[in-house]
Amino acid sequence: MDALELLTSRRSEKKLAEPAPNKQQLEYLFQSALHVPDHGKLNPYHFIVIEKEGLAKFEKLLESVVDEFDLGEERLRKAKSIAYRAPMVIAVIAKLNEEIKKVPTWEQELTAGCATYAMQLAAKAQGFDNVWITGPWVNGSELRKAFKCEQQDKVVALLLIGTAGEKLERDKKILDTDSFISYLE
Ligand SMILES: Cc1cc2nc3c(=O)[nH]c(=O)nc-3n(C[C@H](O)[C@H](O)[C@H](O)COP(=O)(O)O)c2cc1C
Repeated sequence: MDALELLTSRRSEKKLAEPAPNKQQLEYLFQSALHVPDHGKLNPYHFIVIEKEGLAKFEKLLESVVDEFDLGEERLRKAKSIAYRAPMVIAVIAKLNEEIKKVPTWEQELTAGCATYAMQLAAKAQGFDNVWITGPWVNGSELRKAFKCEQQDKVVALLLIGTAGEKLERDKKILDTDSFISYLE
């Protein structure tokens, strides 16, 4: 797929099945993530791959969030469905350093966000579908502990990756870009 076609046609898919990227294909995701703009060359991110038996652990961690924040039955069902909605999940942690004044933490977070998007595109370029989610899950204490988050770190993405059986036929999202753009005169 041509780069411009990839950039202007990307959409999320939420129901994902096997196959997920193999080791070599996954390496392209990480290489893409490591090539995003990064003020101060801090590499302010960490990626945790969850697949196979890891998904059962992931389910337990999501359930613990429902418990911790008293989110109720519907969220409990959602926790189960998210854990098995895709064969692979990559959790993206923004590893934030508050001491570096030249690169405030919002810039470090943006780099982690760019890394997530780069992985979305690299997955798509290799024929894999995905969706970036967050929700209440990313604030769970047990989940953060399992992801080895320091106090200042943020879980910025749970990237669900696999292959969508039926892809929805959708129009391009924005046909008219004018309302988002102006020129400084
Ligand atoms: C930081 C961030 C967090 C998101 N969290 C969620 C989420 O928790 N649940 C969800 O359904 N979509 C979430 N989304 C949006 C989806 O990833 C997706 O972009 C959206 O459903 C629109 O679909 P599209 O990517 O095909 O345009 C999030 C996006 C971003 C950038």
